[in-house]
This record gives sequence, C-alpha cells and structure tokens, in this order.
Amino acid sequence: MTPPNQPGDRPAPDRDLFPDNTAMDRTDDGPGAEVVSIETARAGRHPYPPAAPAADQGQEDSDGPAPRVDPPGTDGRDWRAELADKVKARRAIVPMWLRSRAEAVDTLAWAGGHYLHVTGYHAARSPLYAGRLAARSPRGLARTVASFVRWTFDLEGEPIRLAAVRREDPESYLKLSRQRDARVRLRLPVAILAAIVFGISSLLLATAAPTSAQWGAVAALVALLGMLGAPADRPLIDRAVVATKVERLTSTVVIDALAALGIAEINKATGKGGRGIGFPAPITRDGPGWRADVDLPLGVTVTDIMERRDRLASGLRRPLGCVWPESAPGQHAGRLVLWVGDQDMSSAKAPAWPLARTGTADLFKPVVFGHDQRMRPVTIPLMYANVLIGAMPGAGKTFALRVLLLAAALDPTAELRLFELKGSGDLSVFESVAHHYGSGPDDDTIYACLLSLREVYKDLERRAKTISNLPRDICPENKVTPQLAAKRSLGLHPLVFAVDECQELFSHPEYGKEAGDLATAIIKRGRALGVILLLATQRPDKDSLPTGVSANVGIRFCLRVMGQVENDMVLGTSAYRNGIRATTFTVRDKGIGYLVGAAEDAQIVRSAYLDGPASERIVTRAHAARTAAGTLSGHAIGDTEPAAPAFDLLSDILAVVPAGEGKVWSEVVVTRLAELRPQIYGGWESDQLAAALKPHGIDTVQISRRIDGKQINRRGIDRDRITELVTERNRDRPAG
Ligand SMILES: Nc1ncnc2c1ncn2[C@@H]1O[C@H](COP(=O)(O)OP(=O)(O)OP(=O)(O)O)[C@@H](O)[C@H]1O
Repeated sequence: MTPPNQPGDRPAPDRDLFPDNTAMDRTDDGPGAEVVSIETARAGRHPYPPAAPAADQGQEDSDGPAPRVDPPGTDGRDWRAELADKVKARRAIVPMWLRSRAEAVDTLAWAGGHYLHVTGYHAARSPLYAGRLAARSPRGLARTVASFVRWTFDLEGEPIRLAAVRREDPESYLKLSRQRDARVRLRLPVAILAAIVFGISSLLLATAAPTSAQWGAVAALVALLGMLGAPADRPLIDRAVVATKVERLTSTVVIDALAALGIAEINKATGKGGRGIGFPAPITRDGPGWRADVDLPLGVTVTDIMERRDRLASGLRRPLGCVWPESAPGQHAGRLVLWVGDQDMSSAKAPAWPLARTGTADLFKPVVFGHDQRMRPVTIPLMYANVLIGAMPGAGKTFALRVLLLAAALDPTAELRLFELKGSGDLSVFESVAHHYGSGPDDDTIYACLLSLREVYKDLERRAKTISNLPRDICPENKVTPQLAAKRSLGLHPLVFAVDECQELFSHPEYGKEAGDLATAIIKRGRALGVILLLATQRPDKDSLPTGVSANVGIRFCLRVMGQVENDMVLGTSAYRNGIRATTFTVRDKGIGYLVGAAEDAQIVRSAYLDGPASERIVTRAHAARTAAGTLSGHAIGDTEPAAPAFDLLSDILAVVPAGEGKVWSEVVVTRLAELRPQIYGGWESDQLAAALKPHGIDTVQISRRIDGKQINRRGIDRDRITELVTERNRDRPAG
C-alpha cells in the first residue's frame, strides 16, 4: 500500500509532463512516494480549483458537487469590495445645495424670504394678538387665583380624602388629613408672603415707577394672564404659512409607485419572499424637490422605469412634470435616481439668465442655455460644437435657438450669419449685429443662405491654411484657440451660422442638395476652425435633414416630438430605445427638451425664457460691445448680403445657347452660364448643372461630337426640350 502524503511532502512531478522521465529520475522520493496528478496538486494550491474536464470525470464526479467558481470565503465579507462600493456611494460632505454658489444663494434667499414673510405676517397681526390676550386675561386671572388657592389649601387631595370617608376607612382618612394640615401649615405663610410681595411691588410700581414701566408691567401681566387664559383648542397666533400640499416622498410611496408599473421583476421583488427594492441612500431634499436613490430589482434597468414615466407619476400621485427618473452616472444600470419636484417643471420659476442684465460672453466658455428640473443652470460648450434643435411646431425651437444666438451676440468677436426661413421675423432682433441676415421661405432668401454657406465653406480652406501656417508653439493643437481668435488679423474669430426652419433649405428642389453637402462639410471640418453651425427644424425627417448633418452634429436639443423616428432623428439613433423620449413631453412643456451631447448624460432642460423685449435689450448691449470692439460688419452696417438676384436657370440656358444650336455639352453650357452670371454660376461643374435641371424634370442627354477626327461622347442639354418646358410654363402662368 502506498503511504499517504505527509504535510510538507512535495507533489510528485507529472508523468505526462515529463514523458522521458528525466524529471522523475531527478526526484529522490524513492519507490515509496505517491504519484499524484499535477492538476490535482495545482487544484489543491489554487484558490479557484478548475473544473475537471467532463471526459475525465467518472460517474461519481458528475454526480458530485458543482465546480466552485466563487472565491473562497464568500460567506465572509470582502472588506475591499465593500469599501469600493462605499466609495462609489459616498454622500457629499458639503450638502448639494451648498456646492453651487447659485443654488446656495438661492436657498439662503429662499430661507431669508420665508422668515421675512413670517415676521411681517405676525407683525401685521400684532394688534389682533394683543386684543386676544387682553380678552383672555380675565380668564387667566381667574385660573391663576384658583390654582393659587388650590395649591395653598391642598385642594387637589380633597377627592381622595372624601373617598376615604366613603370607604369608611378612618386610618387612611387620618393619615391624609395629617398630611394636608402639614402642607397647609407650610404653604399658607409662603402664600401670604407672596401676596404681600406682589402687593408691595404693585404699589411701588404704581407710585414710583415711570409711566412706561407701569404700562410695560401691565402689558406683561395682561399678556401673561392672556396666555394662561387661552382655550386649549385655539392657539393665540395664526400660521403664517399653510403647510405645503406636497407630500413627503417616502420609501413606501416609491415602492408602491414602482410596484404599480407592471414590471414582473419588481412585482416579484416586492411580493412575498422577494428581495425587495433597495435604497442605498436616505431620501433627501434636493433643490425644490425630493431625491430618492433606488436600487431596482435584479434585471430591471433605469430605462425600464424611464419609459413608464407617466405611470410612475400616476403611482406617485404627482403631475407628470414633477416626476423625473434618471440613471446615476458611474453606477450600475439598475441604480435609479428619482427626483420628484414640488412643482411641475413647466410652471416652476426658473432663475434669470445670467447674461440677461449685464455682461458679455466668451464663446470659448460654456454658455448658460437653460435650467434642469432642479433649476440648476445647464450650459452648452458652443465652441468646437454644432447644435441641432428639433421639435414639432410651437414647442419652443426658436426661443431655444435665440438663447444661443444671444450668447453669441454678446461675444463681440463672433460673426453671426443668421437665416430664419419661416419669414416670421423671429430673429429680426439680431439684424443690428448680424453679418448676414435673411428672413423668409422664398427662393431669394434660401439662395442668399446658400451663398453664405458657400462663402463659409470657402473660408474653411483659408482658416485651415492660416492654422497650418502658424508656428507649432503658437498653435500646438491645430485648432482655433481664444488667443488665436483674438488676433483679428488672422481671421480666426468664431463664426456662428444659424438656420431656423432649416428644412426649407435642405428640401429646396434646386439648392437643397448643395446646401446639405455644404452643411455636412462645415459640420465635419468647421469645428476645429471656429465655425459653429446651429440648425433648428420642425420637420426632422430624412428629406429635410441630410443624414450627413443629423449623423455628425454633436449637441442635440429635442423638444416635444410626436414619434420615435423624429425623436431619434434629432437625438441620435437608439435614443428612444434608451429611454430618452421627447415624445413624453406635453403641450404645456414649452421650451422643455432633452439635451444630448452637452454633458456625459442626456439632460432635461428648459431653455431660458427670453422674450422679444428682453432679447432686444440684450442685443442693444451686444451692439454697444461690438461698436466698442469695432466688430460690426456686413448687414449690421448696411452692407448688402451676397446678392440674391432674380434668375431663372432655364431662361439663362436659352439665353446662352442660341436657337439652332440644338444639343450642347454641359461643360460648354456652364462656361457660358458662368460668363453670364459669375456670382451665381461661377465654379459650376457639369454634374451641378445636371442636378439643378433634375427638379425641372430635365435629364442631360448623351451628345456625340467629332473633334479632330475623333468621336467624343459627353452629357449635355437639349435646347428644344428646355424651350418646350419654358413655353409650357409661360402658358400656364396666370396673366399679369
Ligand atoms: N423656455 C421657455 N419657457 C417658457 N415658454 C417658452 C419657452 N420657450 C418657448 N416658450 C413658449 O412657446 C411658444 C412657442 O415658442 P417658439 O416660437 O420658439 O416655438 P417654435 O417651435 O419655434 O414654433 P414654430 O415651429 O411655429 O416656429 C413661445 O411663444 C413661448 O411663449
């Protein structure tokens, strides 16, 4: 029999590993040593013994316990893991409201205001309180005298003494009577002394004290007696603040609301024997509302809750605009931060926009765009970014765009090119500071917008060259910096190009395609070169918003939309699936939307509300700042925008292709067109001509020419087809 291994025995080398037995030969364990598998030996040393391959396991093994995969000692606590968990869930040393200066000032102002109100309320009612005290003082006097007499003669013991008489218990009666006599003997002189002191004090006060002291003493006495005479059910003072109707958020309320969502895992967790719902931190006040940190049951994600926000609001018995479930940054997918506001977000009073009254902006620093549900400011870093704003009509797009433009206007170095293609004049307030300005859905305005885009596109090249020519130490990052932007000679100042109702531009039959290409190129290349494109649309679909634009914009703000497609078109693919749903906003949620790309997570923001007069005041300041800086240009100083002449492509072609010429190559046509109107057709290529003819229903045709004995085929136009079309069009036009 092989002797068992003793502790400290070295495991024998594995034969399989050393087939030539060389290693085994070197061992000196001798013939009596036990040969064990190296796997078994390693498994013995390893904290996580590996599972034996199925083939190696006999029936016995397969019936045996499952292989261990948990670290040893899982029953014990891993203090490092626990510590790591605690680190993640640390509660702030400084309370949330003290971390932001604005919020701290707000809270203190709120507390100050509250106590000022309470003081004022009671001060105004002091005559009423005095009257009440006076009216109650006789009863107070009677109560005081009665109590004094009862105490002096120990009348409290009377009922017990009478009870002893009724029980015919002489022993008890005598005992109680003796006790009473002893008390009265002691209390009577004290009472007489007190009465004498009171009498003398009153006499002295009445004869020797000044009148004010006399009145003061009388008032104090009346007040004291009034308080003593107060009925138990009627307090002297009224409540200055009626208790808030907002119910305190408790764990029970939260659990009940979550259980009402119809999520099976939550029902299981809250049912009998379930693991329950966890609260990793106490429910606290956070800004003007309550915050609950919730660990959802295993398998339930925050998105599951976010997409049932309306049902959650119903479960909490709060208006929808008060209930805001969010994920916790840096935590697992089941950590819900539920913030329940005291007031509907759409009606809560937002703090004033910081630049509303004073100050200028610097586009290299984030600008305040609006406020979140907790009324904390939300900023947008405009530089190196592009913004897309989308919503259904009347949701607050133009107002949101206006906030960003007001910030841009307040940066005197920024050049503004603004086109509002609805024709409502919503951006007309900026005319005095804009380099380019256009308003209207007509072809001329849209064409002017296209020309301006072309200019910016061309300017990108110049900007890129300027930057690449700069020495490395001045421009190490190959992008515009505040220092470079400040050097006007370099022409690298911020350029803000905004198009409101941009669907009019991108879906234009003639200019749409080119505008889309230019916008896409500007979005892609303009960021580092100081060009910021801001687009707002009420029709976020693929015809009105080129995919190149929608896919590359960095910052997106989506106010109320009707469906998933529009939602994802503005906020990015999968936004809806991830619970970021601007479809949940209601008609009342004006100016409220999801903001994506300005911070790590999507934020719910109400844009700052700056109406016409407020905007005008801000633009007046911006104008003054620009005048002082000498940066007013273009439209602002009366220069006309790039001309938007009335032209007609078909008529122009007929003008440059004489009758009888028949079919002409496109390259010849564009050269002649460029001579006719260089500002419009300059730089056109053949395919651009083909694209511009498409909307008119004209295709270019293959035209063969013999040149130097060689047959050459190229695309071109058929003059007769164009003549036909123009004749038809003229015939259909109403007379006059
Ligand atoms: N941040 C806000 N806070 C409160 N109300 C707002 C806010 N933004 C917009 N509104 C209200 O919503 C109304 C519509 O806003 P706005 O004109 O910007 O909508 P729109 O989406 O541009 O509409 P349209 O597509 O018709 O141009 C405004 O008249 C204003 O009263």
